[in-house]
Amino acid sequence: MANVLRNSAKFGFSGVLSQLSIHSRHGRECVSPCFSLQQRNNSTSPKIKVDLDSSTGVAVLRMQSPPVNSLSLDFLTEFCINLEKLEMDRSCRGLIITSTLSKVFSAGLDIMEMYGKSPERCGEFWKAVQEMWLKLYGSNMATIAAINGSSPAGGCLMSIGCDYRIMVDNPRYSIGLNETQLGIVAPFWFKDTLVNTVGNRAAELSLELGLLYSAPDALKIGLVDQLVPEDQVLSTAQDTMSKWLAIPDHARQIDQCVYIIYNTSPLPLDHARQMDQCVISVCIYYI
Ligand SMILES: CC/C=C\C/C=C\CCC/C=C/CC(=O)SCCNC(=O)CCNC(=O)[C@H](O)C(C)(C)COP(=O)(O)OP(=O)(O)OC[C@H]1O[C@@H](n2cnc3c(N)ncnc32)[C@H](O)[C@@H]1OP(=O)(O)O
Repeated sequence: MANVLRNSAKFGFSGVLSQLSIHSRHGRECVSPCFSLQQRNNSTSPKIKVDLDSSTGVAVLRMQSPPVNSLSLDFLTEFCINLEKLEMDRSCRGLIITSTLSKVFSAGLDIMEMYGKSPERCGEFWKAVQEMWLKLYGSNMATIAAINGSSPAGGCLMSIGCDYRIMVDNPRYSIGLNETQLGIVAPFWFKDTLVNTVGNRAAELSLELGLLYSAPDALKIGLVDQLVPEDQVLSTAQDTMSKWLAIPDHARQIDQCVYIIYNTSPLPLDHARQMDQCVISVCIYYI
C-alpha cells in the first residue's frame, strides 16, 4: 500500500493503474511532443468534438454521433484517443463531457456491435468498452458529466465514470443501468462503479430490476449530483469545475486513487481484464 500511495503521488491514479500492470497510461508529467498547439487545443473528429480552453485548463468533449451517441467500436476508439490526448496535455486539468444531440446524452453500447459479430470483433469491442471506463474512471483530470438527455446502460456507465454529474431537470430524461430489462447482465465493474456512486442497497435494487430513473429520481438516490434547467447545464458544469480545480491536483488525485483502490474490483489487473473480456465476448457471440 505504501508503494501504491507513493506511486499515486507521483503518477496520479492513471499512473497507479499502469503500475498495477494495465498497458500504456499517461500521467500529467508525460507531455507528448507529437501534438502541435493547434492540435491540442481543438480537435474535430466525426463523432466527437473537443474544445480546450487553455486559459481555464478545462476541455469540453461533445459527443455528436446521431441518432443517439451509441458506443460503437469506432466511437469508443475516438473517445479514448481524445481522452488520451487530453490526459497527456499538461495544460488540461478538467474535462466536461456532454452531447450535442437533443434529448440524448448516450444510448449506451451500440446494439449492432453485439449482434452477429465474430468472436474476434466481439473481443475487440469489449476491450474498447473496458478501455473507455479505465481511462475515464482513472483519469487524472477532474471530470464532470453534463447530462443533457437520456443516458441508459453504457451511457450511465460513462456518467458514473466521471467525478460529478449534473443532469438537465427534465422528468422525460432517464438514466440507469437497465441491462437486466434487456435480458443481459451488467459486468461486475459496472456494478462496482454504481455501488461507489449510490451505495450498496440502491445499487442492488437498481441492477436487479434494471431500473431507469427519471432525472428527479436519479437525484434522490444520488445517481446524479445536481439538476439544472436545460440552458444552464454547461455553465453550471463550468462553474462547478472551477471549484474542483481550486483543489490541488495531487491531493484530489491521491484521494480518488485511495477511494477507488479500496472500493473497486481489480479490472485494472491484466488477468481480470482478460477474463472479463473473454466471458463477455462469448456471451455476446451467443446472444
Ligand atoms: C449472462 C450474460 C449475458 C449476456 C452478456 C452480454 C453482454 C453484456 C453487455 C452488458 C452491457 C450492456 C450495456 C449497454 O449499454 S447495452 C445498450 C442498452 N441501451 C439501451 O437500452 C438504450 C436503447 N435506446 C433507448 O432507450 C432510446 O433510443 C433513447 C432513450 C436513447 C432515445 O430515444 P429516442 O426516442 O430519442 O430515439 P429512438 O427512436 O429510440 O432511437 C433512434 C434510433 O437510434 C437507434 N438506437 C437506439 N439505441 C441504440 C443503441 N444502444 N445502439 C444502436 N442503435 C440504437 C434506434 O434503433 C433508432 O434507430 P432507427 O430506427 O432510427 O434506425
